[in-house]
Amino acid sequence: MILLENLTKTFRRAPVLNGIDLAVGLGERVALIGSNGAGKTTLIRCLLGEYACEGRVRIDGLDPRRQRTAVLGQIGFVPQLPPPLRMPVGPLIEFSAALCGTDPARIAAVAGRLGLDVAAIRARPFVRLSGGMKQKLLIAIALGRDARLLIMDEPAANLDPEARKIFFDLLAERLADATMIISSHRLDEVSALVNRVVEMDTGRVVLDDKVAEDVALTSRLVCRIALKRFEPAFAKALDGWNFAADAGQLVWRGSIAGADRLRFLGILSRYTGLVSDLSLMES
Ligand SMILES: Nc1ncnc2c1ncn2[C@@H]1O[C@H](COP(=O)(O)OP(=O)(O)OP(=O)(O)O)[C@@H](O)[C@H]1O
Repeated sequence: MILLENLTKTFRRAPVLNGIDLAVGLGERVALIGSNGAGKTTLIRCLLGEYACEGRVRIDGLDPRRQRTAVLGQIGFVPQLPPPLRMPVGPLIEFSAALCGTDPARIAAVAGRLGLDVAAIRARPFVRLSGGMKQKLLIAIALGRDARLLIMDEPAANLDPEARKIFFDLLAERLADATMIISSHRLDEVSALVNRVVEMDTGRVVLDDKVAEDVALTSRLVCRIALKRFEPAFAKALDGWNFAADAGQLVWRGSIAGADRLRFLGILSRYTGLVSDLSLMES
């Protein structure tokens, strides 16, 4: 579906993307992670045809620079920073709906699930909304339509925890019919949703891993961890996961949701040197 070959982008002679090769197939859900300035947003802008770049970019065989309308017609996009639009919310929803052939009511319904009552703010200019309200509306515009490709650049950054949870529920409803690219600083935030992790660093892909989907997101995993010695920081870290320890606090037992496994292993990775035995099995 997405094909990047030797994608290279330079800003004033400074290379920002250094020859990226990447193929993303139908049904893949990619977490695009990396530190500030790694090149995630630039890569996304190249995918959307906003930047001229060297190398090859194809979406379903189409060139996003030359066939922009056709390419954008397939993409639901949530930008990292909201555009400074003066248009009031009501007309903005109608305009966006007409542009991508959807019903404005679908957009309003998604906004409503995120806790944004669009009827109450119809006349307010988009630019005057709060950061979180703008983000919710942009998400509603991207998800309130049939898009085979969802590209989201730090989509949850401005959302409160409740809206963040609903947002991930909304994405989970699209797992069967959409290819997704979600950029984030934090893998744990998107780990439950993705089946592939691509990490960027200084304009290069430094890690490209599949996430095994053998574990159902709704399952529970029974976990036993044996430690070489007692460590209070480890005990504190496991406290929030409702794990219980034996008398010497060297063997810990508990269970975690399948959807949380990457987040859990991420926490455990900080204590790798302490762990003498680990088992994680579906119950
Ligand atoms: N329009 C631009 N002109 C000049 N340099 C730019 C431009 N856009 C991005 N850059 C530079 O390109 C590099 C990559 O930026 P980019 O925004 O793609 O990174 P990112 O991985 O999305 O970072 P963040 O997580 O902070 O959003 C940075 O060094 C940035 O300063």
